Amino acid sequence: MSSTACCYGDNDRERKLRKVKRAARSELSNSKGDWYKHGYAQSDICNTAGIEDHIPRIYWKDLSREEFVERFERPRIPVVITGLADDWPASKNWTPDRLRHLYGEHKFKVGSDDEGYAVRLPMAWYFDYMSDPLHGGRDDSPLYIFDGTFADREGSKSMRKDYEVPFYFQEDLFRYVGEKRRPPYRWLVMGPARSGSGLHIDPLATSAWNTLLAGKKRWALLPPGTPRCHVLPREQGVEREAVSWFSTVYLRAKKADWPTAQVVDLLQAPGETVFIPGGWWHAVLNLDDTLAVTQNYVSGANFERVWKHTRKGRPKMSQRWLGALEQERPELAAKAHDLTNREDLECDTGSSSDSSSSSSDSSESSDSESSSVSNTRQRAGSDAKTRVQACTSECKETFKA
Ligand SMILES: O=C(O)CCC(=O)C(=O)O
Ligand SMILES: [Fe+2]
Repeated sequence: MSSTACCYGDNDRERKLRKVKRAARSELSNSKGDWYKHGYAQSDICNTAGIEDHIPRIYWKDLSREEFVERFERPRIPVVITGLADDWPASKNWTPDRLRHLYGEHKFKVGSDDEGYAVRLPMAWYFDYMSDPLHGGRDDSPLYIFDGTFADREGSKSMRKDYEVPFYFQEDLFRYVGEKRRPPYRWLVMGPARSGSGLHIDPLATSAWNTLLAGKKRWALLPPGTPRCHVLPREQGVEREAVSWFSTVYLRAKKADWPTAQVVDLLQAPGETVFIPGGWWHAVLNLDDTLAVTQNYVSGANFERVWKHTRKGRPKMSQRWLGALEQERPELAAKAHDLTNREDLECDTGSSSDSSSSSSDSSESSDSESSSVSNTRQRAGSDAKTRVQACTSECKETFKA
């Protein structure tokens, strides 16, 4: 995705861009050069030689919804589905020139400031930023459009008509919460080489699909239950930015003495849809100029886990959800009541028989401390305004690089 030539010769624009960069990454703006001090742009971080991708590829016509649920969704196995976007208008129309033409003036979110407010850039400026050798072309971890309101905002909501939610993922049980109150669930994601998403688990134990329309993405996946302190150690030099994670923790995870589950590598090509089951850790590094849409969802297959996490992490919303489910999906409401009763009973008796929920609370998820899906997403995304959770006591080992 190259963009038309530009330079930030315009002083006013350059000043505004710097201000946006400072706001989105205050930790990088102490001194000149902080944005490129690691020199990742000159490194081989985006070279994928030697990376082996063993994730199965399945063409959508060869995989019914029932098969998807039984083979991948219920057992929580990641998979790549091909061909789903073949007929999307987005596959044809979302070229840099057209996007610039249609949405160039509209501002998209590129991060959050220290108060949690969205930081935005007009898409035309962002295109220029991406290819500017003194900005996106040089920054270690460039700004990343990660916009969770593109489908709601006047200037960009027509984009929603250009793609379809693939039939595997249409159940979408959070819709019963109501469009205004449900957690954010769909994002337009666009960024150059070295931008990406630091390692995270998607909020509230939701699962996700991510369809790449342009460019290549490199993914690292770690299964549910992998201890947080192994994969996100609190150490100097290990930042939450994707590029930093791949240059530090990922390399350790490939060594023989790595104490926990193996990293699963995945190289996503345009037109491919990645399915990330709830509870899986994942980090994503863009290898060149990329454009993707991603949505998180709740279905019959992950309902129980999501209910447990939502009840703890978003108690008020969970009650609203339950009320709607009682009307619309009484069988799920009954399940939710049953889970709640069982958990309450476990608390009363001090029992901890549910290993999946206890492991998810200590190592899989940060939902119980997060105020919203969007916050977790923001933490997950390019902005490094992260609160890193303390290690649990059983896992205080330290690792040497
Ligand atoms: O494409 C990406 O950067 C990954 C997005 C992702 O993991 C997320 O939205 O949770
Ligand atoms: Fe994610």
